[in-house]
Amino acid sequence: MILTVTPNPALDLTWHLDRLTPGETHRADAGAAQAGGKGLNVARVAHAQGASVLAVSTAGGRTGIELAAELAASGVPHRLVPVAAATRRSIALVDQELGDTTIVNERGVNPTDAEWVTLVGEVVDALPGAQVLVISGSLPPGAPETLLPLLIGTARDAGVPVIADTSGPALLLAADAGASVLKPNAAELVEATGIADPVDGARSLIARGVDLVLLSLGADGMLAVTASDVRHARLETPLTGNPTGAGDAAVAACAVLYADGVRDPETILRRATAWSAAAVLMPLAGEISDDWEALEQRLLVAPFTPVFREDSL
Ligand SMILES: O=P(O)(O)OC[C@H]1O[C@](O)(CO)[C@@H](O)[C@H]1O
Repeated sequence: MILTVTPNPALDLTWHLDRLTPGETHRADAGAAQAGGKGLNVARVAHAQGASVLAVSTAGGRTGIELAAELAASGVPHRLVPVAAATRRSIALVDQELGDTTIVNERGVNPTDAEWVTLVGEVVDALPGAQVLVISGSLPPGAPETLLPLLIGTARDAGVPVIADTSGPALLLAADAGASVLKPNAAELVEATGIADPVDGARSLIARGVDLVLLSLGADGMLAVTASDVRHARLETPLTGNPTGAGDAAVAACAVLYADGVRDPETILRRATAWSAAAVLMPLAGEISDDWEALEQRLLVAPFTPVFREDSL
């Protein structure tokens, strides 16, 4: 079973617009409201591909009620810890003409210490049935610094490898606590490590004990950085669509392979890049297109040559 934790879930609100023009009024068809936050999207994608999953998160306030109802309807197995503070919202405005998405993520409100303890307890209860633990998404401001090390350390003590997709100082905390795989994008890596070259930044995480860094480069695909190799996977012609949740699909691919015992970096890189691209073709985060196998066949995979486009940073 793939166990996912989403410390800062969101009610994802998505509108598709013909064209987004800042400062103007837009008319749109009804938007979608979906249970989101990175770990919930990971669980959603893995579940849709037939993997056994359990998604652990929190829910509070009216937004939390809506999130819980939608998650129940989705059929994704989950446990939600009730919290007093209202679940945050994330807003995605998809510009269909440009194939571009504008996102506003509320920061979220920190649960109480007692609520965090309950969340950790849910994870600890579920760990014996897990092959991999995925910790995904931001932490709300003020979240205890001990949270990630505690979750990662407990999983490792139970023999369960950890995949973490987070940002800011939490990325370094996750590396130091013993995460096996990290999936930052280039900007997150540069910000967290203070190292201007993302590949050197990824290598610095490997030096802290991480086995594999999956470095997402947007339209330029993805890198797999290990202690001995840097490999690049990309499509010759990048796809346009809704990139929200593309990184979550990459993490889902990695989690599914990890749960099956696969550790080969190139196999993981190929599947993660293909699922990520397949997510761009879908209208909402947490979904991938059925075409992912064809996309995987089309990938160009080679040792990395360092030519970054400015917009991938
Ligand atoms: O936790 P954050 O980094 O703020 O990201 C949350 C957002 O990311 C997504 O998971 C998409 O990657 C959305 O569902 C949205 O809620």
